[in-house]
Amino acid sequence: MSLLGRIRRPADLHSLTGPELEVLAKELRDYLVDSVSKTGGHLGPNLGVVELTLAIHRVFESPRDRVVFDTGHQSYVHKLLTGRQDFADLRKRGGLSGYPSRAESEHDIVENSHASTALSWADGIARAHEISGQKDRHVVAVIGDGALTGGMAWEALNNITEAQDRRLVIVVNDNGRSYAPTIGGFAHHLDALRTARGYEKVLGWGKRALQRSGPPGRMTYDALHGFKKGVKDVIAPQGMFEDLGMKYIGPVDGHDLAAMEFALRRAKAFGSPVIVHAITEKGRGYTPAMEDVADRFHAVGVIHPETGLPVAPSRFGWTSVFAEEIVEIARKRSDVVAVTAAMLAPVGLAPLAEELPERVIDVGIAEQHALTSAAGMAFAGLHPVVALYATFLNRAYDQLLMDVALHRAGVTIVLDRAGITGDDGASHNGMWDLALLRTVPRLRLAAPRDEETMRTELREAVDVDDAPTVVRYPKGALPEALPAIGHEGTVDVLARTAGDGGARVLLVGVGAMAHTAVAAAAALGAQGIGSTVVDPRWVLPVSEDLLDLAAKHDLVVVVEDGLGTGGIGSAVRDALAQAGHAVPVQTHGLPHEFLDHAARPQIVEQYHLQAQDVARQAAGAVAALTSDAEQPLGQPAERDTRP
Ligand SMILES: Cc1ncc(C[n+]2csc(CCOP(=O)(O)OP(=O)(O)O)c2C)c(N)n1
Ligand SMILES: CC(=O)[C@@H](O)[C@H](O)COP(=O)(O)O
Ligand SMILES: [Mg+2]
Repeated sequence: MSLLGRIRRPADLHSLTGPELEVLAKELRDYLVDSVSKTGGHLGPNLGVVELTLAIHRVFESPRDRVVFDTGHQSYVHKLLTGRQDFADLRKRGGLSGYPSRAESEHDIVENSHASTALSWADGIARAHEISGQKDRHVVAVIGDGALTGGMAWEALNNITEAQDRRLVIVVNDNGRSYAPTIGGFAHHLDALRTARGYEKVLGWGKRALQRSGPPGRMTYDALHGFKKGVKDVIAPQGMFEDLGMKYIGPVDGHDLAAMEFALRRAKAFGSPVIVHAITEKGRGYTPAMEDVADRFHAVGVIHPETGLPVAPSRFGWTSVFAEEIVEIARKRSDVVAVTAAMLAPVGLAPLAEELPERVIDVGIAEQHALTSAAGMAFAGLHPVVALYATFLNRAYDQLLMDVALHRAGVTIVLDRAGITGDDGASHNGMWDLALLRTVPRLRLAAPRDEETMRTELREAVDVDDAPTVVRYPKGALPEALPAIGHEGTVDVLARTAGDGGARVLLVGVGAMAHTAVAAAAALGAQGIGSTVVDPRWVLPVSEDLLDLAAKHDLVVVVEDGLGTGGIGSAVRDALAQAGHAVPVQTHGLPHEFLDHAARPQIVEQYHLQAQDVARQAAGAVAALTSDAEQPLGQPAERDTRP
């Protein structure tokens, strides 16, 4: 049996010798490459934390001691060491989550994959231990250099540095990269520390020399302290953390298991907050990852393990269209700049950065800063295009509301991965943006349904200079083109199906759900129910053209890949009521639940967002209307003139 096969819980690690641990580290890497190449996942980050995670679980006693991972995409090794060794269905329904999951294990704590939260979690848990007198329990937070560029991390550090009795060890997993090399002053300071590898060696030599000089005493202590200060000032300027009042151990070779264990045992013995600065390599031990200049195999699809090459072509068609169109736009508009929050390639800004590097700004994992600095850029005459994953906009809602919208700033926000992302789990679905953005005054939101509308709406968005504009689209492959067959003002008409003269349904497809709406119309037509299918394109605010069209129908059905209540369907309902129209609105969207990780089609089916489900429910509503109708349906509803 392999050594990995013998590990059922962290305590099983204690019996292993140094050489056995090296063998285990190799087995872990081999398992990760073999398994994640079949399923896809965060291969690079996990290859970089093998020794670090082994050391944590040898020094600390999870789950009595708490281990918190920032973002959590690098927790596969932790899972393998805590009783979960079947990754065959990683990120698939019924399989392991790609992030920590309390349902899977008592060793898992933070399920939220939004970066920079771990130190706050850890501070909270450690405070609770402190307040409740559990002084022998430790909390370990693993945070990447990228996540350290997020503001929350510094809010937490500000609360941690003054603590004396808080048993909190912060392991900075410093591989110098988010996806791309990490940007900013803190990253450069970590660089300075990182290059001071000699610091520990020189310090170790000094200690041994002084200890040889005679019995430890005051002189020895003073001499050692003076020597250490000299070494630090010369070799390892550690101001940032020490100026914060944080004890700091490092830089430590994060792939040297003995050194990591030694550092962690020292940190554990401190009994107060301390930083262990581990230097690691993302993708360590797997040549294709190490040679991946873009992002060291940060998040891969299914790949050939021997070469690392993708088995299937690129998975991100919508992103590719944005990548092309933003370059075209920037070539014509010198005021347009693009902003990314440490996700240059994933959001599609690499081609623009290649051609016009001075027009692309990477702010680190700092969406709040991205939005407010964009308001500043707009104020000073630029038109910023902030490209994010939809779910990460949640974090910058206040900045969008009070810095961008309140000041009528011409900022365009491009939301990729809107709707259901699926395999990345609950905190990655881009399902809150439509409901959230309804609340932002003056904001205009477009949801393209195909490549042509995407290009058009992007260009329209950057032409608005007195309000925030948003263009949002899903993860994955582009759908077929869906040309309009006509227009009702600004509203694209996609299909009209005759019925038997009874109720007429207006089907509104939001963005990519327009394809579902067209298919649902065909299913309704087969039942003799006539309908008109439209794509409003700019779905917020609800347009007069859409309201006028709705008023001529007996039922409005809105299909959207966002929250089913509070989203576009609700906006249409409220606008119709405000305009005095009594047309009922049926909304098809996502539930107010956190969706488990699963493939996108499985979630679409589970929440009845398929065409036949939409048609079935719409037909039901028509039947109910018909049976209740006092006048034959299909006549335009009288405008309700009640005051
Ligand atoms: C708020 C937020 N923004 C963006 C992301 C996307 N994201 C996931 S991991 C990652 C890079 C993290 O870098 P680091 O913390 O250094 O961890 P590493 O991958 O290097 O181990 C980013 C930007 C996220 N998860 N959360
Ligand atoms: C952990 C994280 O937030 C990202 O790595 C995300 O998992 C990438 O998602 P895509 O694979 O959809 O780009
Ligand atoms: Mg990193």
